[in-house]
Amino acid sequence: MNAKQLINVLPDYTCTNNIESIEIEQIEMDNRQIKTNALFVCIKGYTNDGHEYAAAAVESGAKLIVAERELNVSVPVVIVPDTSRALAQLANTFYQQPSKRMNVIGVTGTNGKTSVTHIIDQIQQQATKKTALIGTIKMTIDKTVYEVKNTTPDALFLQNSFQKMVDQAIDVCTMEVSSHALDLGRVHGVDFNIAVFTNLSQDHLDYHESMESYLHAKSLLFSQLGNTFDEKQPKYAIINEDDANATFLKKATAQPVLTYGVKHNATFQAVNVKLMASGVSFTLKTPEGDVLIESKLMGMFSVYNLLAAAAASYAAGIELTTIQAVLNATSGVKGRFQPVEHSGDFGVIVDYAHTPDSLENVLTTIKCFCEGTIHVVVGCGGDRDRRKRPLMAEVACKYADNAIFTADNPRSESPQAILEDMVDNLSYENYQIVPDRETAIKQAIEQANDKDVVLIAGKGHETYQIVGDQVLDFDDEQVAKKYLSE
Ligand SMILES: CC(=O)N[C@H]1[C@@H](OP(=O)(O)OP(=O)(O)OC[C@H]2O[C@@H](n3ccc(=O)[nH]c3=O)[C@H](O)[C@@H]2O)O[C@H](CO)[C@@H](O)[C@@H]1O[C@H](C)C(=O)N[C@@H](C)C(=O)N[C@H](CCC(=O)O)C(=O)O
Ligand SMILES: Nc1ncnc2c1ncn2[C@@H]1O[C@H](COP(=O)(O)OP(=O)(O)OP(=O)(O)O)[C@@H](O)[C@H]1O
Ligand SMILES: N[C@H](CCC[C@H](N)C(=O)O)C(=O)O
Ligand SMILES: [Mg+2]
Repeated sequence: MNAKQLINVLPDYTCTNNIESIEIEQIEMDNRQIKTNALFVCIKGYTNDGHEYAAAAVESGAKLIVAERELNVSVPVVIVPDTSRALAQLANTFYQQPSKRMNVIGVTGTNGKTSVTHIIDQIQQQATKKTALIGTIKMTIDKTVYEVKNTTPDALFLQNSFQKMVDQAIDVCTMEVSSHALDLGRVHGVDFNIAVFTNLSQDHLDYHESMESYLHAKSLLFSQLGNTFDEKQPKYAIINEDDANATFLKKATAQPVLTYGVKHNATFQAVNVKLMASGVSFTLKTPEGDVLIESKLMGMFSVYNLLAAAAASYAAGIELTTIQAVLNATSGVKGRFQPVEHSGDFGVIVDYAHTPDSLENVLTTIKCFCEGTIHVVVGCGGDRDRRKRPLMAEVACKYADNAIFTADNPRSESPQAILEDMVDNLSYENYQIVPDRETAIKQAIEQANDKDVVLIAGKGHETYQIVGDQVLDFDDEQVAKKYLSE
């Protein structure tokens, strides 16, 4: 693509050189990935400043640099006020606005994004659509699975992935949209057709600092649906009516809103909800009549996830009978309330609860059916929201009989210091501190008697433990199986 044509999409730039003769074959934000005829965008990150890699980028084949300040390099430099924003605009143009050429469903909220996106994707597949999925666990484009570093990737990776999807004639891409991504502009320019809100509770205050700014970040997904109506392809906001922020989020969008909920009247409402040891059942009230849902998924939080997926799929034009069939058949996602198979007479569950709210939801769900003692193994991530640590410890002790506090991705922090943050002002005494996660799991399994349940929380599908800069192999399910078989 011609450089001048590409750069001209930026509303605000200066460049003193003539760039009309430059042809761009690649946009890059990492100098190590440059192949040839590249446009290198300098991003000031949390760890590195991309401006410092501009010279190395030129050496590797960059023909043009986009930066926030003048640089001493041998190729033209385009100066913009905000390179992250420019990157999103450039990538969107370079890949020919790929998100406009398929349906994109974005799901945001503190908890439930991975669960809801997977159910929506299954419904779309059942309706014989060709699908893509982007989120915490992986990205899939039709049958091909790709590893992802972030729940919502950076703008460049994202737009490049959308182009791959267009090349493969994907009908619908369902993606998790994290609050970090919204705040950092990773999804700028993405043409969402449907935006879904699951819920808001405390997390990520290390990044957003207050619940107000966390909510504001979430609301950006709904304002991004735009102000104009397209009658051929209407856009929808799908909002959890039972969440305290429902009214605020409805105001953030000009598009039609479909609501879902249990406690309040909603477009999609669950009534006669039964929470059982084998799953949940409820009558789903919809604009087209009532249908019975009998799902293997556990707990009230799953009712909300099923409702969110149903409402989003209905807005996407899927038949109610198809939606019902998938809600009744879906067996959930790896590491989300996942039972560990073994021959003993007590339950072992691996779950990704890493916020106070999700931990409470999972423990209260277990309380509904557990006839014995509840043991929970849980920790808090390093370099993440410190303010959730005491809250998670409190929830663990309040709802479980025996809490074992341990390490969960301490990253650059001392595991001991994280554990101290958890228990420093704790008024409960039904806990033990076992910093080594493997020992903690072993101990919980040894302490469990018949009819008890052991919940191993926080890491879900993760197959690693991040300690300092090291990513060590660690899989809660595998470790549990090792001690269950002894
Ligand atoms: C805080 C944050 O979001 N960091 C993200 C950020 O990393 P960073 O700011 O440290 O980047 P950096 O290393 O300083 O690099 C800055 C620039 O220099 C460039 N560079 C760097 C080194 C070099 O040798 N050459 C070079 O060109 C880099 O390519 C980049 O363009 O940019 C990276 C590339 O896009 C992200 O992978 C990384 O996410 C890290 C891994 C992360 O943990 N993020 C979390 C907080 C996050 O975003 N989480 C949400 C999910 C939350 C949830 O749902 O619970 C998510 O969406 O994943
Ligand atoms: N609707 C919900 N409300 C509250 N808790 C939930 C809900 N759905 C799932 N959970 C709990 O939260 C955990 C994480 O669920 P899930 O992975 O679907 O959320 P997520 O929003 O994708 O999380 P992340 O932001 O880390 O990617 C689950 O293991 C479960 O404990
Ligand atoms: N997406 C979340 C995942 C947390 C998972 C938990 N195991 C941890 O490392 O804190 C985050 O990056 O905050
Ligand atoms: Mg997720």
